[in-house]
Amino acid sequence: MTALARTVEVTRRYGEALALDRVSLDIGAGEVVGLLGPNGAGKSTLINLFVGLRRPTSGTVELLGGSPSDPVVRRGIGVTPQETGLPEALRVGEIVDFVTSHFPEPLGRSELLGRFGLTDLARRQVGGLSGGQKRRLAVALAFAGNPRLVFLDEPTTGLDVEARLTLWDGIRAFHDDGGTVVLTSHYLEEVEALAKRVVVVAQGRVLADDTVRAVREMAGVHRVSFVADPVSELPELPGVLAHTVEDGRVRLVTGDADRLVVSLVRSGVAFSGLEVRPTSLEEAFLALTASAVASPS
Ligand SMILES: Nc1ncnc2c1ncn2[C@@H]1O[C@H](COP(=O)(O)OP(=O)(O)OP(=O)(O)O)[C@@H](O)[C@H]1O
Repeated sequence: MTALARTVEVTRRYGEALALDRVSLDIGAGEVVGLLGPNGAGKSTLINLFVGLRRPTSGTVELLGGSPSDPVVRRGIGVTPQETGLPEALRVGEIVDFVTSHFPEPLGRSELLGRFGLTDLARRQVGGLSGGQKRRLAVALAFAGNPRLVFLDEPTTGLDVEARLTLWDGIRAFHDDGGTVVLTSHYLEEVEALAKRVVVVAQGRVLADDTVRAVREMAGVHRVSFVADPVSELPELPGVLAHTVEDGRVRLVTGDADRLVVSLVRSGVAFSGLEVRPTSLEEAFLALTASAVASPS
């Protein structure tokens, strides 16, 4: 598979802060790739490096076989950053015309508006649009130049369910025509709706790069908590990813709650108030991050 974008051992620092730590990633032609991770994981930084808005501290970034800092190369991509500002006084149709005029073979105005459910808004001034309508327009503009590759940073943040579905349809239509998409999200469900491949990023590192299904299983960790008496007699339990003790209550994060509870019972240590519950994806990320930090590669 041809890689349309690639990072090789890319590190990015902002002063002392390490935003990306030796990230190597290939984006293949025709893929939809979801970058998933909690706040501050490094997702936006990665997108900004791919599209040439930032340069790596070390390592290399390739875009469409060239450099992201080359304006000719950049003409082949579309981008919607996490935050966008649009001129309030212009009408939706005028903004589309303005943006498409910068590209050699743009998408037609009506086709672009139609794909993203914006046809009825063509004559409206941007200043009068709702936040969700502005966001949909901002995302649609990434596709205006008929790009080969599109980067979308949290495309559906702030959208209601219907607007989100319309946007997903627009992204899918682009993909069905052979387009390649990299998008960031906090939600596995969103990635699942669009992408087969998901790259989990946390603390600047790639924790997983796999199918959505595999990551869903990986994220299926549980939180097991109980009061042990005494805590000091608790043996080492299997499969523990994270471990805290507060006021005698032991809180464990594990990928296999059944095995852990069986081992706890067999240990003979007295315990009470056993609770087992699935973690949110956010907690699962933290557990995955904790285990990654505990065993650096
Ligand atoms: N311009 C900057 N100056 C200093 N630190 C920065 C800058 N941009 C990002 N960072 C830091 O780099 C790290 C990664 O940030 P980044 O915005 O890439 O994460 P993210 O995964 O996109 O987060 P979010 O989901 O909140 O958008 C964070 O610790 C952030 O504070």
